[in-house]
Amino acid sequence: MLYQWQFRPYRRHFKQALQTNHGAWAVRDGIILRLTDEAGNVGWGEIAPIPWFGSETIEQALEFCQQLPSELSNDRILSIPDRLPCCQFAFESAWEAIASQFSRPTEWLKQQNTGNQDSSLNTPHSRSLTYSALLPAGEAALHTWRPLWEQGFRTFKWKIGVEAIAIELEILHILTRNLPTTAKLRLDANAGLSTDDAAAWLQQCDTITANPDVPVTIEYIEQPLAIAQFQAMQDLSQHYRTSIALDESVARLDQLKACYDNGWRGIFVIKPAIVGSPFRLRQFCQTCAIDAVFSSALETAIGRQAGLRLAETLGNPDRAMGYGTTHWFDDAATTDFEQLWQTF
Ligand SMILES: O=C(O)CCC(=O)c1ccccc1C(=O)O
Ligand SMILES: [Mg+2]
Repeated sequence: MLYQWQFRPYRRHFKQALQTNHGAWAVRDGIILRLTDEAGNVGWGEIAPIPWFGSETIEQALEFCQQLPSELSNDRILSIPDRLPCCQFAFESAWEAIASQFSRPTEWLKQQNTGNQDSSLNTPHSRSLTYSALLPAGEAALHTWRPLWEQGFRTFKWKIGVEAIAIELEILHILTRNLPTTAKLRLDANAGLSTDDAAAWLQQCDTITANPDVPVTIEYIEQPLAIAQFQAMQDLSQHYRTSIALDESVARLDQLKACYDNGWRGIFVIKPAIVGSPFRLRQFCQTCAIDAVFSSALETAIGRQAGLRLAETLGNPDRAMGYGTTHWFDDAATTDFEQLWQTF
């Protein structure tokens, strides 16, 4: 089988910049792929790099696209080098979308029908799955969660390590007392804490969890320390009751495997758009039963749909998916990809 393909680079501004420990991120640059087989079936893919997360850059991805022939074989699509994980994800997703035009609900999707979410937030395939809403960093979180709660979100993620720890701990105090009792809260440090500050955060979270007057659940702290501090994160995970999730540490599939081989049995955050080959990700997750939370790379609806397909089958169904990000930009949940393509 041979495929014709086209690509279009795009640039979109977020409604507001995403503040993380790395600073402000305001513009998403990516590339949309349109793959067509000999019968005229179309598959879509998206290259959505985040270089500060360990992926290739947009320039490297563009260079790769420009040197590819306009006709691609299966082999060509399945042999994209590991140094281009976002390209692997995009080409394989588009290829797979054609191969599985008539998609299949997964086992546990059939069993579950207990989502507590407004169904308009969900894709048809994931009616029962829940989403975690991404809150802005700092004080803005205090007035942002409520409209999201009203839309049906029950899990929230708040970026930490952006302002001074004393200020953020004070905001945490207010946030955990304001949130409804059935809410869950995730804290994401984006690898930006010192070991002392990470310990202080975990201690504070343990204290909140132990306080019966604050029934909010703190689900985990995401990537408290730098990637190089793997052992320190292992040690912290033994010393505190609050769970730790690895994110930056497991950005690419080789990193994910290495952390698993080195004994990590906590939570793994997987960003499909960054991780690389969906085929090999599936193989890994089906062999090693990991506690996986799938998460958005703030891609368009095209990468989002491909990511959600993996999340539905490979993610831990007891945890909300990190795809409650559609309020960060326009058009984030459209299903008319032809029309979206025309805008690029
Ligand atoms: O995981 C989520 O809930 C939302 C996505 C998210 O937080 C994110 C989005 C883009 C880049 C990095 C991150 C992150 O998890 O650190
Ligand atoms: Mg994260």
